[in-house]
Amino acid sequence: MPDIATLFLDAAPYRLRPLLPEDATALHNLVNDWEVVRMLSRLPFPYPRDLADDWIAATLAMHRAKQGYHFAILDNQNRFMGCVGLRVETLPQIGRVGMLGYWVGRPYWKQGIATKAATRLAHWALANLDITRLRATVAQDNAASATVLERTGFKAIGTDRQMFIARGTDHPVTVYEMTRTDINMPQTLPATRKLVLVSAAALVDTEGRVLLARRPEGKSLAGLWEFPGGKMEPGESAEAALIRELHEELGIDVSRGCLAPFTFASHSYTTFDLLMPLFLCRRWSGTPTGREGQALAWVHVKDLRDYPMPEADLPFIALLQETL
Ligand SMILES: Nc1nc2c([nH]c(=O)n2[C@@H]2O[C@H](COP(=O)(O)OP(=O)(O)OP(=O)(O)O)[C@@H](O)[C@H]2O)c(=O)[nH]1
Ligand SMILES: [Mg+2]
Repeated sequence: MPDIATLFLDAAPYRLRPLLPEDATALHNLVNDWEVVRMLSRLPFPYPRDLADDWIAATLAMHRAKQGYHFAILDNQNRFMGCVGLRVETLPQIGRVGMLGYWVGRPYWKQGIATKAATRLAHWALANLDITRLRATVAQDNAASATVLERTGFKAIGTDRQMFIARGTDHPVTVYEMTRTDINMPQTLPATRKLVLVSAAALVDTEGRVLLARRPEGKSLAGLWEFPGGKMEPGESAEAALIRELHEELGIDVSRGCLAPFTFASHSYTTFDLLMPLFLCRRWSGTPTGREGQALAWVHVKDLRDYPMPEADLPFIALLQETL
């Protein structure tokens, strides 16, 4: 995970960067607006100038403690337009959840800025943080914000009531959630359904641990843990594809004789059918490293369920636990 102080997220044509003390004046000018504050549950109105400094200091402390990630939304001239952020909370039964929130100053409304910023933060958080899902709540008289969440990939899961400090009363809200399977990647969706052939390996070390790789941001199912491998090219055998992928993704060399067929996955995703042989491999040369920026983990088979995986991989877990 990159150091928070240098964490800039590109949300072209906008940019997200951690809040800085010098943002306080611009932040205060935009947020001290009844039309903005009345939609934010935790903010008072009027919004005192000192609170802007306190809030920015609090976000920096949350960043350092890995409890929250709050960003300024900037335009291409570094003009401050609003904020987007999340707090990590642990909920009973559900586990660690990123609670997402955002606001945009009134001069910047109706330009799709909140959607771009929320989408970028949501994709980054699901790909990089140890959370099971994102959650957000929207006042039921805030249709614009509901549209932002729906465009980002959130789904409404229920209703609740929440205290809105500026309104001095509680108010009905819609609760939304987004998981890793809700990440919209419209530009990569095929027009027609197709069969995708993928070859993957369970690399097993001398202690019987298996190597998992975390799908990086920008790929489908980003943030889920998978077995290294990739798509077979036309005319390529499963073994040849896997040897190539293990070299490209992990920088290791494997010979054909070290790939033992283990099992396969056959799974229907919404837009394609996946057929994926899984090989066991105990010998390779080189040290596996995430050459595409992906995180790696050597995992004892008894702990495999602690790592969220693509649906297609779930049947592998019990088989590996019986075998290794
Ligand atoms: N490598 C791998 N892919 C998996 C697993 N489980 C699973 O559903 N898949 C799916 O299989 C497809 C293979 O994707 P990939 O992104 O690894 O393919 P690739 O390495 O060739 O990458 P690229 O197409 O981005 O260049 C993806 O749709 C992925 O979601 C798994 O355990 N390992
Ligand atoms: Mg791959």
